[in-house]
Amino acid sequence: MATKKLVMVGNGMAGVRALEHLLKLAPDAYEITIFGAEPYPNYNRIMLSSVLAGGADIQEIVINDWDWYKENRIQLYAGHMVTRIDTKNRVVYSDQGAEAKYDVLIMATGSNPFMLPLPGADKEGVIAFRDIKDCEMMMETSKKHKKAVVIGGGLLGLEAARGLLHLGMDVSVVHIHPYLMERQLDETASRMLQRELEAQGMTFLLSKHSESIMGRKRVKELRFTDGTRVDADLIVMAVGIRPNVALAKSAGIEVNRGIVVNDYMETNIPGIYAVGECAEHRGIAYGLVAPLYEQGAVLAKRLAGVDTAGYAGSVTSTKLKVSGVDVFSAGHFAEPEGTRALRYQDEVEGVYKKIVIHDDRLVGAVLFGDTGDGSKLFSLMKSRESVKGREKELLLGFAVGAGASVSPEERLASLPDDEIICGCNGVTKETIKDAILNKNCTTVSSVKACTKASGSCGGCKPLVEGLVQLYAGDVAGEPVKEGICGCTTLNRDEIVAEISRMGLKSIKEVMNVLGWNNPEGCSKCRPSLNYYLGMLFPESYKDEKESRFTNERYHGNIQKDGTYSVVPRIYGGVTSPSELKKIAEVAEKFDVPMVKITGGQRIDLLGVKKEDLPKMWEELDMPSGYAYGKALRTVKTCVGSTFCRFGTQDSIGMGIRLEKELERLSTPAKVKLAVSGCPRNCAEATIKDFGVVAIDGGWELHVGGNGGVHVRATELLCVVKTEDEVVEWASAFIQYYREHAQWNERTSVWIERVGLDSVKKALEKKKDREALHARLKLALSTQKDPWKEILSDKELRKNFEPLPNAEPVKN
Ligand SMILES: Cc1cc2nc3c(=O)[nH]c(=O)nc-3n(C[C@H](O)[C@H](O)[C@H](O)COP(=O)(O)OP(=O)(O)OC[C@H]3O[C@@H](n4cnc5c(N)ncnc54)[C@H](O)[C@@H]3O)c2cc1C
Ligand SMILES: NC(=O)c1ccc[n+]([C@@H]2O[C@H](COP(=O)([O-])OP(=O)(O)OC[C@H]3O[C@@H](n4cnc5c(N)ncnc54)[C@H](O)[C@@H]3O)[C@@H](O)[C@H]2O)c1
Ligand code: SF4
Ligand code: FES
Repeated sequence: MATKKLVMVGNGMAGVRALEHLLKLAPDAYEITIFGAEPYPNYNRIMLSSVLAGGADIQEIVINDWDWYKENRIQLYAGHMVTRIDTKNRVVYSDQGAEAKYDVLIMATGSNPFMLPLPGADKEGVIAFRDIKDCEMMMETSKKHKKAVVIGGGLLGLEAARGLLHLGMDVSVVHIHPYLMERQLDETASRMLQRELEAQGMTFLLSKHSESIMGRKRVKELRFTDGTRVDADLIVMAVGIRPNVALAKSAGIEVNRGIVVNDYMETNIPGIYAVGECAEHRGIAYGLVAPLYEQGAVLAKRLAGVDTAGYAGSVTSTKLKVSGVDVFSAGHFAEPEGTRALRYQDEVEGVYKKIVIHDDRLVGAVLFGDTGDGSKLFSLMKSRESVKGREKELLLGFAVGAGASVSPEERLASLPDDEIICGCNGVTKETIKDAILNKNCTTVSSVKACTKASGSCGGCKPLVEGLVQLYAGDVAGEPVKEGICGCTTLNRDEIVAEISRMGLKSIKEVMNVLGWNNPEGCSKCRPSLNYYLGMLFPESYKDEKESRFTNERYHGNIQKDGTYSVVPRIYGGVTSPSELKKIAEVAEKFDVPMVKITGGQRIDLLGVKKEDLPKMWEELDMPSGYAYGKALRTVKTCVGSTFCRFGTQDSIGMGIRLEKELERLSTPAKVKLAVSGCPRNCAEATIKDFGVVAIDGGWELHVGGNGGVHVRATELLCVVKTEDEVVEWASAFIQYYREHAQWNERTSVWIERVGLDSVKKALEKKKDREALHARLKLALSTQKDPWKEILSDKELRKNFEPLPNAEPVKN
């Protein structure tokens, strides 16, 4: 029998997924031709949100590349829009003049974004968010324009808004309802979401009815029916979608809202099927991939002649793909009549949960802030099993109460095998476990390749990662890769690379997006992330004080009795009688139990009560010496040529200059400098992080020394002639260390790890040194003296007030 001809109109996610199934079930049954109006191979539309938000490149979202079509002997007409179907003679025609005969025709034309028919909607700068072209347009626009307005506060609108924020635009979201995502959330969850998104920088215009779009050629403003307006250089409409049925309708196929299909995806015309967003099944046209993939599986079986019970419709669940925010919604979340709802709300932790029950069965859920139990609840909802007596457990789940001690591994291990892990692709825990244990898939990408789990929206990636961690160690006998701490498997370089690639802007966002298995982080990763974010984004990152150690929060070294020390900065260790008098007076006034000269040539006032700190700083009126911080500490100097008969250069002047250039700089670990005026090296420069030793006609620059527990002598970096060169090399070296070392790694350990040669190579070209120096200056330009900052801020000052009956803090 001759092979049948199968033509598919539409090269999108649902149609191609159906063909993938078909090719597995009956590889040689059809000669396949696909027409796709977009000029690309099949790609993951869902991931356009990630592309916009900087999480992926367009090339990365291709699902099946050009070769896949060749390998499967599929004739693809990309960039061809089918404009006519002759159902009598069974031929389709494209706008480019191509035609194809069919025995079987699949309509997989998806949806069109709904464009509000406002006056001015045809102006330049008014677009939808549906395809690669829209995505590229937004990225281009953000380079030249600043103000973006998104109409529609649903899933798509908020994901578009997040992407536009990432692109540096000011973003206002216009929503017709009084609260966001009303199709997925109740008002409480929606308000919590709004607060979180406002904190990320979005502005919301709620209960607004758009009236007209103004501007000459290009959009300039959006006006509302209440007489108000908002400036706009770009308007993105995200107000819903409409199944794309025009072609089917013109061919005489029955359409309602979508193309009407039965349980086998058959239309009213024999031989013609529909699948995906364009199809309407039992009155519903779906707009999420999970149900569309279920439809595709049924269609493939039908076409392959494999028995199937047919498609019976789907319960859907959604997750918003906005980093830093966890939102899950499923089923009848809005408490329809006859249902009862149970709620749990923790405003401090930003967690809200609601489950909706009907006839002892779970029929809906909304989760905000902690969506860890989403897939479990969704499975229960689909299974329709009785949840009588388990309501409290479902609501409180693992997040609080008895479950609080359950680790993420235990939580994953306890999931039943038939639990759906990847909602988009309907992949169960059992399938993933099988891939890991029996098919040698020991990474997330190999699990994705094998099972498709995590290949669509990516929302299940942390779960897949968790399962890989849980089972891969056993199968391979290999140690599971170690991360910077127990909360992640990522190392320092991977984290820094991902933060810069994805433009992640807060500790919470990093943990969320990079799948931290402990959502709170720990005392190791939180300060590390705080440092990396500050180093990468010196201008925009707001230091998270709570993620610093006590010493850095109170700008003093905490002592063993809970008191603090105060060390003012004394540049190069050079002071004056009046400064000494002032220090002495303050020490007397505040009864400072001990005044000590430190090894770094500073004066340490020890034993100060926390509540006295601000007053002492005020009276001292000197900059903080940062003796407590991961920062530039001291620059020790010898007297040098000014007084010493051996001195060849002005070591004091050089030291003071370096200290003034570098003070307040935050670094991975403490950094100490010293300058000696001759090779006798009285300032002990060769056990410092950066040591400068004067020689005849120049300076030797030494790096990577340490005088602490692991004593290490410096290695010679280079010899330079002028003071300017000393500053340039010191700045470049320290910035390079800032950009490449692990948090809490001293230069001595770092140099041993990376090797002096690699550092020399990175610094050998003047232009590279200048670029590093410029980045260091930028970082410094954002720093203020912390003591002064606290003195001028009443709220910050309050942190130093004694607690009633407070015990001294113990370290
Ligand atoms: C930015 C964004 C994010 C999303 N995020 C999620 C998410 O997180 N989770 C989720 O479940 N869903 C999400 N969705 C929805 C999901 O992408 C769609 O449900 C899914 O892509 C629909 O697949 P489809 O094949 O039915 O339609 P489409 O993917 O739209 O494919 C239809 C294709 O047919 C082509 N076509 C139409 N008419 C013709 C013609 N006459 N001739 C030739 N070709 C034609 C179109 O150009 C299109 O390429 C998102 C959508 C967008 C836009
Ligand atoms: N994470 C996800 O699952 C995800 C992400 C993006 C898109 N999608 C899917 O893509 C499709 C399109 O998404 P969508 O958000 O555009 O559709 P939607 O229908 O879910 O939401 C549209 C929103 O726009 C609002 N709206 C309607 N008219 C308006 C007006 N005149 N002014 C202001 N607001 C108005 C509605 O109240 C609604 O909340 C949907 O099927 C959606 O499920 C899913
Ligand atoms: S290093 Fe010692 S010997 Fe040389 S100038 Fe300084 S104090 Fe004098
Ligand atoms: S849940 Fe979307 S890819 Fe798995």
